[in-house]
Formats: sequence, structure tokens, C-alpha cells
Amino acid sequence: MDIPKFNPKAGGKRPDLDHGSSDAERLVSAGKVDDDVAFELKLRPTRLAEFIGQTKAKEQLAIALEAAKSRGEALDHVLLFGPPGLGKTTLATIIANELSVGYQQTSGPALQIQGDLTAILTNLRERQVLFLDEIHRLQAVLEEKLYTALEDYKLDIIIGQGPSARTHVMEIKPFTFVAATTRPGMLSSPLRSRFGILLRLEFYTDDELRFVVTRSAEVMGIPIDQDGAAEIAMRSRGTPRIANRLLRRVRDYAQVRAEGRIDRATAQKALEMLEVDAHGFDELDRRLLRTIIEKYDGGPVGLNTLAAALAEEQDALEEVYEPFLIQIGFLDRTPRGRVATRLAYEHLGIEMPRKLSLFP
Ligand SMILES: Nc1ncnc2c1ncn2[C@@H]1O[C@H](COP(=O)(O)OP(=O)(O)OP(=O)(O)O)[C@@H](O)[C@H]1O
Repeated sequence: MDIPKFNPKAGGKRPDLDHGSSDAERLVSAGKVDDDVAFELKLRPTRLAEFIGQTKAKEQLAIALEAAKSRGEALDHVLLFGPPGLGKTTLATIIANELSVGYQQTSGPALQIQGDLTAILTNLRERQVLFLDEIHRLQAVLEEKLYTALEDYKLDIIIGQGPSARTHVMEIKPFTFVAATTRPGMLSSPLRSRFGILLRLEFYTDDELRFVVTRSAEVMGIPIDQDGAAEIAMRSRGTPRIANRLLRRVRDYAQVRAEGRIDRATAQKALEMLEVDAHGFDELDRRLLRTIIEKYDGGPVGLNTLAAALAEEQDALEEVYEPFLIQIGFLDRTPRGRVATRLAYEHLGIEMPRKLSLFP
């Protein structure tokens, strides 16, 4: 039997393992699920001015865009990195809109053979944006092929095979390459050095997410007050994708139980019913912290051991779950492994043992 390839960014679970999954588990995963696709298209800001938060990245980008426009040149290549669902794809589309140029999107895993990449590069239009998601999953041979394209807008095409093979250099149109990754550490340094603009996306503050929720509610025509939006924001793990997803689910609840209006009480009741707690934790977050505390005395425990104990993929833990737990101070990543912090003990209502010390 073919086991479908596991993609941690899709917010799924390993299909070959029994996880006892809950609805809330899927709800607060930052990875995209099928249900998100149509809504994300509708809710995606199209201009930099509409893009909420990420002040540093936005400022850097605004200056580069202005400069490229005034010179009439293609924008420098851009690398966007950060956890899933923070707006990398959105920013790539905004770059194309702001430059008034064409946009084409593909991803590392989608490009399987050299011909795929050659076809895309040779069909590029002048100064357009080519967006490549999950660049850390691009095959090494294709990565090497990209180097000359990015640097000199040239492509080496090998014609023939064996001793009679010849290399033909083909010119391609100047273009802007925008790549996104959740794992910047996995990129080789030659590849990284080809990007002129590096933008790190950070988790959003609760206030910024309140704006995201209010804006999305407006686009979707959902009546919501500030407290209702704040309640959804607080439980969205610093991630707009999750905020938008929770908004849709709370809207359903409000339609059936609260005449369609979302206030704090309605949002709270809906989110409690969906088992999304005050930090936006789901069952796996709690299980992860509890395992470190109860099985490994609070850590340190290595990522592979932890992944095996939880029957989860290492990638999913590292890319989707850990970044937020580290950001809010519930988990520490040390050279010897993962450690649960005091906040994690307090959240789970477990007493933190005193560290043994030579000095009383
Ligand atoms: N700054 C923002 N302001 C408003 N909405 C945002 C912002 N960033 C993201 N969003 C919303 O969140 C959704 C997810 O964003 P996006 O698809 O750009 O994330 P991503 O980082 O590319 O995720 P992935 O890495 O999983 O592909 C979008 O539909 C968009 O509506």
C-alpha cells in the first residue's frame, strides 16, 4: 500500500500512526488545511499598506520597492523566512502588486526535474516576480541550476549526453526571485548569498492579530466587537492564518447561538467548545510539555527522542509546534535538548522540582 507523503506544513498527522486526534488539534495548527485555501485568497491583503504588523520587514521592503521602482529595475531577490502562516505568500503577492508586474508561484517539492525549472525560467516575463515556497525542499541539482539564473539571468542548458554533450547558455529576462522557507538554517550558504533582501517574519502581537481579525470580519461581513476580536486574537498563537480560521469557526457558533454577532462571551464559549485554550494550545502542545516533564524530568531531551515518544514527525514538532512554545517562554531549546520552563509547569499545574544544588 502507498503511504501518502507526510507534509508537516499541511498541518496533518503521520498517516501511519494512531494519534487520537481532536478537532482542536487541526484548528490551531499553523499549517494550511484544505478549508483555508478559498478563504485565504479572499482575505489576503493586496497592498503593503494593508499588511498588518511586521514593522521591520515592511519598512525594509518599502524602501527597496521604492528604490527599484525609481530605477525602473527588477527588485533584488528576496528571502522570506519564519514559521508557517505568518504571511510569506501574502508578502510575495504584495511585492508583485506594488511593482505592478506579473506573478508566478511554485514550490520546492513541486519541481521534480530540471525541465520543470528550465520551463519556468525561460518563460519569465520582464521584471516579474517568481515565488518559490519551501525552498529548503528544493533538490540540490536544481538549486545549482538556479545560481546563474539569479546572478546573471543566464541559464546553462546541456544538449546531448556523454562526451558529445555541449553547454548552451541561454539568456533569461531580469526577474525578482522571492523564496520562502520555514527552515532558513537548511539553506546552503551559496544559495543564501544570492538574496539581496532577507526578511524575517515574527509572530504577531495580540493587538496586531486583533486588527487582522477585525479586518477579516469586515471583508467577510461578520459583525464583531473589539472584545470578541481580542478574544480570538489571544488564542491564535501569534499567527494570522490561525486567527482567520478561528474567526470562521466562531462565526458558525455565533450564527447558531448568538444571532450572528461575535462579542467576548460568544467567542469564549465557541473557543471553549472547540477546545482551544487561553494560549491557543491544542492537545499536542499539552502532550509535548507533559511528556518532557513527566517522562524526562523536565528535560533536556533530544528532539528525535521526543518525536518518538509523541509518535510525531520531528519536522512537524520543529517547524509547527516548537517555535510558538519557545516564543512564549514555555519551552527552551538548549544544546543538550528541549527543556520545559517554569511557565510550562505552572500552566499544567505541576509543581516544579527544585534543582539539586551543591550549594544550599
Ligand atoms: N500581515 C497580515 N495582515 C493581514 N492578514 C494576514 C497577514 N499575514 C497573513 N495574513 C493572512 O493569513 C493567511 C496566511 O498567510 P500566508 O499564506 O501568506 O502565510 P505563509 O507564511 O505563506 O504560510 P505558509 O508558510 O504555510 O505558506 C493569509 O490568507 C492572509 O489572509
